Amino acid sequence: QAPVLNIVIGSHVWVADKDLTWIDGEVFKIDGQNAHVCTTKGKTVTANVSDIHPKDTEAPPDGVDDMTRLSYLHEPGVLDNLAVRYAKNIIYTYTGNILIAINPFQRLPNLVDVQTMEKYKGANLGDLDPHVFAIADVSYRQMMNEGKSNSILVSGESGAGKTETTKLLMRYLAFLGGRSGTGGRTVEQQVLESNPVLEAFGNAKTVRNNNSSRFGKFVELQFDKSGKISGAAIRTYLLERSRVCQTSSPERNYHCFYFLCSAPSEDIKKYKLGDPSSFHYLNQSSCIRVDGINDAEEYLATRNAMDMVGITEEEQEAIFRVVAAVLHLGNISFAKGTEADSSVIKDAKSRFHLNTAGELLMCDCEKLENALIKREINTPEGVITTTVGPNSATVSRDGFAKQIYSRLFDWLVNRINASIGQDPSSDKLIGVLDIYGFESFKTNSFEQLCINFTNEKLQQHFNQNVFKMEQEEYTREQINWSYIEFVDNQDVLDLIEKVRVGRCYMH
Ligand SMILES: Nc1ncnc2c1ncn2[C@@H]1O[C@H](COP(=O)(O)OP(=O)(O)OP(=O)(O)O)[C@@H](O)[C@H]1O
Repeated sequence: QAPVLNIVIGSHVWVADKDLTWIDGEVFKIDGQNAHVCTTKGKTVTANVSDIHPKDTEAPPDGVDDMTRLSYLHEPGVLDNLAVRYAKNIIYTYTGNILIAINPFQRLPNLVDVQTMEKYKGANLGDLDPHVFAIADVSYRQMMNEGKSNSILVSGESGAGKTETTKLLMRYLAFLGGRSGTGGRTVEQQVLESNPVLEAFGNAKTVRNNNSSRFGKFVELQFDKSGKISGAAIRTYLLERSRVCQTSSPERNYHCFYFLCSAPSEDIKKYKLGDPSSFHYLNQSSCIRVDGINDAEEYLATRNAMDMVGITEEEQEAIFRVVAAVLHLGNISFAKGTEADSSVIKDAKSRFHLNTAGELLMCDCEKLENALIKREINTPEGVITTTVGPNSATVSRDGFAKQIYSRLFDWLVNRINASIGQDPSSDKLIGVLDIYGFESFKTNSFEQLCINFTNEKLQQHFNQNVFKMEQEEYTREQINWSYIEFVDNQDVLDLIEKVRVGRCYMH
């Protein structure tokens, strides 16, 4: 616990600042509860003594590589330490055995090359500079020495660098447990090569990140007795389905739609595609192209990555037929029918898209039309078919598009897993969890509730392991220690987990 310090005239302190978050300065006057601070930027600020924090004037100029070594472990101290290091391109810092990684937004020289991997192999945590490889190394060594499976959790807000960090972890684990010289593609190669496929179908440009993963991912690497990777499984969670039908500027839909619209002309002809701006599911946002993403090249790269993970040419054709069908579905509009609460396909253009979607999905176009403009209701007396108005037909269309897209995504993940192969005899594994961070928008949907609840569960797991269990051990062993205050979020979990769900019947 940080010692409670007396703030006196001459104290060096941190005070809140609306632009810089925290600014440092020196107290020159105190009246009652108010401290007057002259900041290093030359401003004079007055703040309540309880809102200002002491600054360590003897902190090393390069910061400390483990936050537990800070004299004052408060927010401005932590942020300043990270900022000082970041300014010197040092992006990794420990807090005990947790690694904090800051997104460098550039490839830093020698940070992740093979020589660096060699350096971290077998080194004790803390002997070398903080690094994501050190974390992977510890989990691997522990697994080998104690026979215990391990999981590495990568969390942070959107754009923080989780996916890139996950890829580095996988690369390092592949380096430690890879099989050199085996014929064909190894498990670890296939896992790494599955990334571009998953990213094409599950990533999109968002406000915060041009390549934002819109799904959670748990990669499980299975190891044999000698510590070599013998199998792997990728599990994905909660693909953001709403994005398939709804996007707003400056975001985009899933990458694969734009990639396919930039495919070579024979594919464009085959799938009856055109410019992305001619499709409703893409043109709700004015953002069609993204700096740094060449959709035509990415289409070919995705096809290539699919070859690598063993997805056959025929399967690839079927995958892109579904992608194109989703775009055509989105262009079907409905008009009011002659009877009340009924609808018809609006015009010839919509009919063309309906027929094309039907052809691509290899289904009967009339049945597809009926599925959109009619509704079947199961009653005790049997099935009743009614017509629906244009608004309901549009909802059905979007629901159908979302459903087939998310099923396509799940199918892809299963297909990749089948191709990589599992090792049923493996009893040791390392899992890497790359999960959505906490999200809070102006309007929050059920998806955000699930994401935030998951984050609360993970926080509780962290609290359990870092605070509760440690402190219980100190008490058990009668070690003299001072209690560390932490915010226990158990109440939040109880609120959701223990709530009695009432049933609601619709009549
Ligand atoms: N270690 C790194 N080195 C270089 N660039 C990086 C690194 N980490 C992240 N970046 C850059 O930042 C971008 C965003 O990172 P990333 O996609 O990993 O974020 P994320 O936390 O997974 O975001 P989201 O939750 O939106 O998926 C990357 O596309 C890359 O340009």
